[in-house]
Amino acid sequence: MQFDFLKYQGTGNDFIIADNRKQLYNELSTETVRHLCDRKFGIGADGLILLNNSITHDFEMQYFNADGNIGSMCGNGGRCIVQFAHDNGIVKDSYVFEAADGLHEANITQQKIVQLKMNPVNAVQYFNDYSVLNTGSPHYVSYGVGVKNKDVFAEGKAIRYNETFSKEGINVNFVEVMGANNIFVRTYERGVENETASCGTGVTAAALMYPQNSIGANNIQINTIGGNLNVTFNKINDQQFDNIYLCGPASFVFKGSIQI
Ligand SMILES: N[C@H](CCC[C@H](N)C(=O)O)C(=O)O
Repeated sequence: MQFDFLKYQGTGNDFIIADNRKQLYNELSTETVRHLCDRKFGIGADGLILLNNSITHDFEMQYFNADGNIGSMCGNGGRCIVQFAHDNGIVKDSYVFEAADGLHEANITQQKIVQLKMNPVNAVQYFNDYSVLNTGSPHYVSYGVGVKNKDVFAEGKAIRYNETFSKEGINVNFVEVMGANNIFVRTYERGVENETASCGTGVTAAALMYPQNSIGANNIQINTIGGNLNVTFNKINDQQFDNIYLCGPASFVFKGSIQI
C-alpha cells in the first residue's frame, strides 16, 4: 500500500509524520517502521509519528522509535506534530493532545516557536556524578566538561547497555554549563541507538538538573548540535518540578509517498 508522509525536524531531531485520521496506517509493523526510518534503505528519520483521532482532545500522537518499537514521550516529536497539525488543517490558538505519557498542552507563538507543556516530574534519583529522571522518557543526566569533544556514541552506549539500564534502556545526556542558565547538551538516544542532533525530553531533563537552579521559576537556554531550545519550569523541591515548557522551532522539510 501507499504510505503518504511529511518529514519534519525540531532542532535536527527528525521525524516521519503521517496523518492517520482515516486509520489507513493502524497496522504498521515494527519492520515497516524500522525500514521507513532507515537512512539508507528508507526515508530516514529518528522516529515515526502517527497523528491519530482523539475523541476528547485535538489529536493523539503515536510515537515509534527508529528501531520500530513504540516509544515513550518524544519532546521534539511533540513540538513537530503540533506544527504538523497546524500546517495540515488543525488550526487552533492552543492545542491539547494525547501522548504516551498523558495529555500535553501546546501553542505556537508569532515567532513560530512551539511551546510544549511537559508533564510534572515527581521523582529524581541523585547519584555522585549523574541523576536519573523521567520527563516522559527515561533519562540519565551527567554534568561535566569537554562535552563538545566527547565520544557520545561510545560512552552513551556503554551506559545505556550497562547492567542497570540494559533491560529498559535509557537516554544518556552529557551536559556542560556554558554560562548563567545556559547549557550545552548532547544525547545518546535509546531506540535510535545513536547520538541525535537534539532530544527534547533529554534537554528538559538536563535543564531540570541545572546545578544552580532555584526553588520557583527557572528559565534555561539550551544549545544542542541541532540548534537552540529553551526550557522553563517551576522547581518545588529537589524531587518535584512542574509547569515545565519545552520551547523551540519545528519545521516542515519535505513530503512524499512510499510503497510499504
Ligand atoms: N527524541 C525524543 C526522545 C524519544 C525518546 C526515545 N528515544 C526513548 O526514550 O525511547 C525527544 O525529543 O524527546
